[in-house]
Amino acid sequence: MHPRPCRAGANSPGASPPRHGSRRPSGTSALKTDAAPRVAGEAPGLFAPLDLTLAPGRITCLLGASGVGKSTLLRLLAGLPTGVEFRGTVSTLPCALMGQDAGLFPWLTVAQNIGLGARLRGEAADPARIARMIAAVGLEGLEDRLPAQLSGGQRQRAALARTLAEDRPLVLLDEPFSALDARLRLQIGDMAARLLQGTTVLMVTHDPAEAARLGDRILVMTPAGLAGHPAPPGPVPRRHDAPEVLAAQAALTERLLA
Ligand SMILES: Nc1ncnc2c1ncn2[C@@H]1O[C@H](COP(=O)(O)OP(=O)(O)OP(=O)(O)O)[C@@H](O)[C@H]1O
Repeated sequence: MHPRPCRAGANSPGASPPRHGSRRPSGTSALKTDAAPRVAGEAPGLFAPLDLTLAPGRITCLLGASGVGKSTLLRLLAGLPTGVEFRGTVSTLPCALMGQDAGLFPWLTVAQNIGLGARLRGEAADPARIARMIAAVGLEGLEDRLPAQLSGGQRQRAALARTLAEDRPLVLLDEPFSALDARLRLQIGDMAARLLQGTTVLMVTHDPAEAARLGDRILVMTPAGLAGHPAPPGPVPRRHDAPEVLAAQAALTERLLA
């Protein structure tokens, strides 16, 4: 099955009701948001046969060497062209994708970019919701700026706000915090994990500490395929200095260095 393509941060039709901040009780959605998105197949010359089934309502963190195919997996789930040959099947859900480039429209302000999904669906943008997302990513006062008038980290936060504002049952994040300083990385990462509670999330990161804090499930990708790595116990976001989190971070770092 070929999935319906996502737009970057502003996605396919079929809006689901707002549900940030609470776990959706199972069986309440006509969109079958408890379904598990899945990619099964191989990309000859890139990755061997793999079978990725995302845990519904949970954050899966995906790590692996540069060029191994992490973004390709995200794009497959988003139904977007990958530029590589893929032999297999993909089943997915309406999703919001935040790519590595923030993907903001340069002629739209921050607020207009965040409300873009609603506009593209022919709905009126909800100013209160946009304001909440702007506050959540700490961009108050910058609503009317164009992307070119923002720093790289501010652009990334605006793109994250746009992705979160979409409220899709599947959220695909490609290194969403890579341009942020250490303090913002912690704050915005924790905020995102809270806002995404109950949403099925696949997040690519190069940061073992981030995976240990934010991953309900952790996967490592190599040319041989995907392998699980034990996530620390407890709900996300976890404290960055919790002993189990530090231990998982160290073990994951060792594994990536091996
Ligand atoms: N549009 C494209 N056309 C052809 N090849 C591509 C295209 N996009 C990616 N590739 C190739 O596919 C491979 C996997 O790329 P991908 O972006 O999925 O890796 P990644 O694991 O996300 O890397 P990184 O961590 O550096 O972002 C790379 O070798 C890359 O050169």
